[in-house]
Amino acid sequence: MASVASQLPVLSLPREDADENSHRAFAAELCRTCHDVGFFYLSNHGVEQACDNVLDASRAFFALPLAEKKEIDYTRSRAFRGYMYDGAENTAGKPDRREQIEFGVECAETCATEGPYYERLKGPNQWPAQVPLRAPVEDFQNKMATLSRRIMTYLAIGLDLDGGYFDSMFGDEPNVQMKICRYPPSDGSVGEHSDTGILSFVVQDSVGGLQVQLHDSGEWIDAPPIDGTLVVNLGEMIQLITGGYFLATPHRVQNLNGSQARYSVPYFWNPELDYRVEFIESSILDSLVWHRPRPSDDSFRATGSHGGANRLISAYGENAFKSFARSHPVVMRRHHSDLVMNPDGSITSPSSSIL
Ligand SMILES: O=C(O)CCC(=O)C(=O)O
Ligand SMILES: [Fe+2]
Repeated sequence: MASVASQLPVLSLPREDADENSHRAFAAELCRTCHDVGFFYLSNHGVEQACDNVLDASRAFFALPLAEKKEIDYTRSRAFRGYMYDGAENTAGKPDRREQIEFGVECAETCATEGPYYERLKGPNQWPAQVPLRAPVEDFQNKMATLSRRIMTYLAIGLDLDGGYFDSMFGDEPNVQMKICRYPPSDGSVGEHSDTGILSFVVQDSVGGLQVQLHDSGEWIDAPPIDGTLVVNLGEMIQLITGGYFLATPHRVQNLNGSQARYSVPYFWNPELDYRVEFIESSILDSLVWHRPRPSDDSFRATGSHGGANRLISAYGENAFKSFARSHPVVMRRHHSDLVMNPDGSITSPSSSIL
């Protein structure tokens, strides 16, 4: 695949047996990039083969007739899992033009029966019977979890924190989300948004269409495919934790290619559902080099998506549920009609139990 030059930085992951200086240099470059842009490419990440395998498997799934894909229709799942046809989802009220399967942590239908409403995000995945998708997806997820933990260690070191600083928020059950997507030719799209968790990785094919909004100018730039890389960006929780030092950068997709569909695999590395943001000590934040004015409290608690007023919720489970609830009104009506969605997307639950 031909690679087009990108305005976004390409960071090369050091080998695990690299010397101490290489690890520290990578950690510093990573943190600087997360502060300045919040978006970059990662090369030499070691997951290349698993990325290709899951892209191939997803092409095979999307090639199935619509009726067969709808055998795993997402509206059957209260946990927002399964196949979403083109136009099923919306961002900021406008239909997205992609089809996808949404996956989460595998769990029995009955695995969450009490606790706050956001525990309803736990549940079983829906797997197609026609194509072997589960093995490549689970292999990819295992490798991505290991990679995600490594990146978190580098972020901690680059912030001058203990390497294990972030470990506890992921606990035994990080709320990993993932999807496989197909954007149709000419007008495939997903609207401007920021991601809700900590780290997002995107495997993209050679078609292109991912766009990123620069923080300072507000300008939209392309993130064209670069062979062998993952695109990485940061989620809303890490922007909150770092008091706005790291950016949860808004992004969107527009597939303007008139003849080719675009396939991508976004993977989201998130905390445990019951995680609540713990801010990094202000003395640490004071000691960091800020290349832009330090944001006010109000500004780092929101991102520019949803008309510039996307308020971030410090309780991760609530922040994650908000995003699903806004995008999937059909699931809300069918499975969560007891929950009340407020104008800013947050949820009021009449009962303290999920049942
Ligand atoms: O498909 C892509 O390239 C990115 C999709 C995305 O940003 C998302 O699903 O959150
Ligand atoms: Fe995203």
